[in-house]
Amino acid sequence: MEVEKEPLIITDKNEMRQWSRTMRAQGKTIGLVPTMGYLHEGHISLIRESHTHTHLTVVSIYVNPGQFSPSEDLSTYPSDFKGDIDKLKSVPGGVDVVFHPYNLYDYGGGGVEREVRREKEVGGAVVSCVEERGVGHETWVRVEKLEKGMCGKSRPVFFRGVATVVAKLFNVVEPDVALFGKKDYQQWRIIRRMVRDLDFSIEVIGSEIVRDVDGLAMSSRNVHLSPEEREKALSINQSLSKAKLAAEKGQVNCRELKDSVIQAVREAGGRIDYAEIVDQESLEAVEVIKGPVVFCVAAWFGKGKRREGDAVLDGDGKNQVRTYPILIVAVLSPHLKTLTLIFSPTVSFAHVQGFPSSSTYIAAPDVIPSHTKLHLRGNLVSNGCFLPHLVNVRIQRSSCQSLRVVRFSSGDACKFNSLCMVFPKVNPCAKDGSMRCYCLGTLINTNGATFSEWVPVVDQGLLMASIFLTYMAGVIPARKLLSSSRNRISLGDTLSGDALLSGRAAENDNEEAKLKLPWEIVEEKLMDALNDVEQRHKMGTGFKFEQDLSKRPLSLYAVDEGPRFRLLWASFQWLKKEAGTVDNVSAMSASVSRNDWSTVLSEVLQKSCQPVCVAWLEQELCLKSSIPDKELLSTIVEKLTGEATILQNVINSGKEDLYSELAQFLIFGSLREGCCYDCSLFTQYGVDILEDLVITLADAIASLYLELISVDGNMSNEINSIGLMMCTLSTRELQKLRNEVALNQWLHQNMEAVVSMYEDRFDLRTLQSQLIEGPSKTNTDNFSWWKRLTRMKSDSVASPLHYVVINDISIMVKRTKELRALTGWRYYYSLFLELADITMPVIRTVFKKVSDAISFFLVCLIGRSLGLIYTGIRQSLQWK
Ligand SMILES: Nc1ncnc2c1ncn2[C@@H]1O[C@H](COP(=O)(O)OP(=O)(O)OP(=O)(O)O)[C@@H](O)[C@H]1O
Ligand SMILES: CC(C)(CO)[C@@H](O)C(=O)[O-]
Ligand code: BAL
Repeated sequence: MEVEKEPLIITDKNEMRQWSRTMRAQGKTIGLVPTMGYLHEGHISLIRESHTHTHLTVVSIYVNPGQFSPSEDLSTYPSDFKGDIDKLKSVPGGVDVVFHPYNLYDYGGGGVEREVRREKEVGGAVVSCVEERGVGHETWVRVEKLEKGMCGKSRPVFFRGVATVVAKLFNVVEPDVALFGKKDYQQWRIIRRMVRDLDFSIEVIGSEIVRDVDGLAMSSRNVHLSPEEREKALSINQSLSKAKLAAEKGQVNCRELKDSVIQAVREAGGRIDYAEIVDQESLEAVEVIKGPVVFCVAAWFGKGKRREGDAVLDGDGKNQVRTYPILIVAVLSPHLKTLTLIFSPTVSFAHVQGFPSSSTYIAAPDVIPSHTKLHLRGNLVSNGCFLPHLVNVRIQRSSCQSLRVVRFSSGDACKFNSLCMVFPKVNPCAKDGSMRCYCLGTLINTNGATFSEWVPVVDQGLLMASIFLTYMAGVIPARKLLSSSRNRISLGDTLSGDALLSGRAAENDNEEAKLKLPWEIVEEKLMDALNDVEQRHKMGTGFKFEQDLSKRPLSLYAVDEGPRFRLLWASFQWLKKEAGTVDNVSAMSASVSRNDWSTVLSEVLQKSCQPVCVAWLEQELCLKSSIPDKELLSTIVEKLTGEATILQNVINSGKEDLYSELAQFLIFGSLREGCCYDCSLFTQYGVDILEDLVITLADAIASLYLELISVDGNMSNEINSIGLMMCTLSTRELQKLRNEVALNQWLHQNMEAVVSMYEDRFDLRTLQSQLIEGPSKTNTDNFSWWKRLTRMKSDSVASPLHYVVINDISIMVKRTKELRALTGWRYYYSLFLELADITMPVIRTVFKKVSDAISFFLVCLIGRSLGLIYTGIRQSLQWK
């Protein structure tokens, strides 16, 4: 069962912006769904759409006075904030923030009330409720051409207000993606144009109309409609459906199409505001349908109500209803050699998102270049028939002059008007071979329209050639082969030959095949890192890519770059090898190891300390002197007593389950029954979680090693004497780092980890690989690193290297289970968070009310004092 997610409610602009910036700094993307509240399924569909594009979703609820003129229905616009929050809580996947500002036009300066002159300016009345209230806001965004027609005619301030408030919301929320309903088609187009023209770096997505069962588009203002009015209003949708049918039969004359709708609406008792067939992009009225068009209708119905885009507006006394179903969508461009026909839904039939159950229309332009290739894409389900995802059709026309509206219905043979179009007939049962083109009428002859088997082959050939050429030009970096890097670094052997380890060869082909992707990706990254360190060492450049210490510190940072990656490597190899061992065990007793997998992981981690440490130190000793000092090695190993620390670190981080599920997933390729995480988590973030596990293990070992050399003076001397200096930090720096790590660990464990459980995320550490040009052999040591990097860029002969740093990321996962299992200090902190979340809105409201009251009191006081002073002066001067 889906757990309800409580959205965070933010009312303050700065707090909202701060939240977004914090999230973006953590690598999250944000989707914004602007609304005016009184939410319904149409809004929820936008939220669902947002989930498919971004990590986080912000819903703004704000009834914008800027888009209402004083004679419109601002005061009666429906609202139910509590009900909205309840609805949002039950949306699957939830909403992260509800941005609910009190007044977006309040700039804190105490705007002066002024008398508003309701004058008319060129283009209509320009007074909105914002000006009327005289709050001092005077900057407006206008999308000059698009806002003129249709709704813009009867609501002259509407689009100016919408564009402005949306621009404000974009600046406050700073989203990556914004979602709007195509129900308000003109609004959606206007926002897209504004985003393009003002260079907002935001993707604007239009979502299909969601309708009630009776076919009426959902709308907040529908609440104002009586059942009778609702019934009558359906005439718009019904008449549009008929117009659609007429177009389907070949009617391309817009006048006639419009007349039929106007007549039907009037007969139902409505008064037309406008009925326009407009170009999809420019929204300019068209007379003959030749390209993508939208049929927009607005009409007045009922008592005191007016509908717009299937929405009800109230309050201007016109007693009307209007609506905007959309008739025809097609994509055909005469300029292109290759035409892509995307079967978009004819929105008036789009009960659900996706394709309509009825036909799709294609309005073709007058002139299609000859030898045009059509790619027909999409899974169009129509009359029980299915169009395969890609059909290539080559049209060769001899005398084709004009193509008009065509019905695409793959079930029966296509029906055309006298002017025609090519259609492949698709038989769902036959996989291939049945694809044929039907050419009717005079424009295209059957011989000319042939389905070309060669097109995909030629495409593939061209693709291969272009890949080859790009490769030759060096645009695709040559990746070194795994085996060759292995030879260069030759670390695998060190581990596999070691008696302390499990005795199995670390590299088993079978295992590799099973554990392929995440293991290989991490392995390759580590090899790249080692290779890079080695190359830089050889070239004697001496510069390092230091970690950003402002991030969460790690003991690993105290260890030099080379040894650090070799320790990560040793940890990785150990885990990989152990995974292979467990796999074998599981083959014998799969059910046991599946159920007890978390115990298995604990054991693996617990016993990892010594072998990993040995493998690592041995490697380091080998690099210093050819024969490792076995005696020193065994002394070090004897003194390393931290098995429990590693496991404890994992438990404290709250990732025990995550790691064991990952291990289960990597080994068995599936999740345990009753696993609380989704499989997609591991397919998507498997590499990141594995890297986090490797880093956690290596970090714990680094901390044990540092403890050993800083606590045991003799050991430190002995290590130094053989030149095994893996930590070049001074004693003081080391102490500082260790304290910082310890403090941070405590804070993270008890505070941040609890917060991340609340916010349903895991904070992970991953290996971030970046490509750099290798430095040339010139003396670069005298330059600072950024100068060296610039030099490297200019020395183009160098080969590319990958440097790898440890990076912090967060991934979104439901963590209710861990949250419920909190104990001790972490439990109390979680209670505190819960309390804060409950009380903060109340405290904020009380605070605001009190401060409002104080300012009101002060204003009265000052006003009264001035009045008294004035009266005093008047009396003293003996004025009447
Ligand atoms: N039925 C719907 N299908 C798809 N999107 C919708 C639907 N209704 C509203 N939206 C979209 O939701 C967003 C917020 O709309 P809004 O809060 O104004 O609700 P509304 O139902 O359109 O109200 P109104 O009655 O004022 O038209 C807009 O982008 C709007 O286009
Ligand atoms: C986009 C919008 C939220 C701006 O106030 C409003 O016009 C709406 O809800 O469609
Ligand atoms: N969604 C339309 C908003 C308005 O009519 O004000």
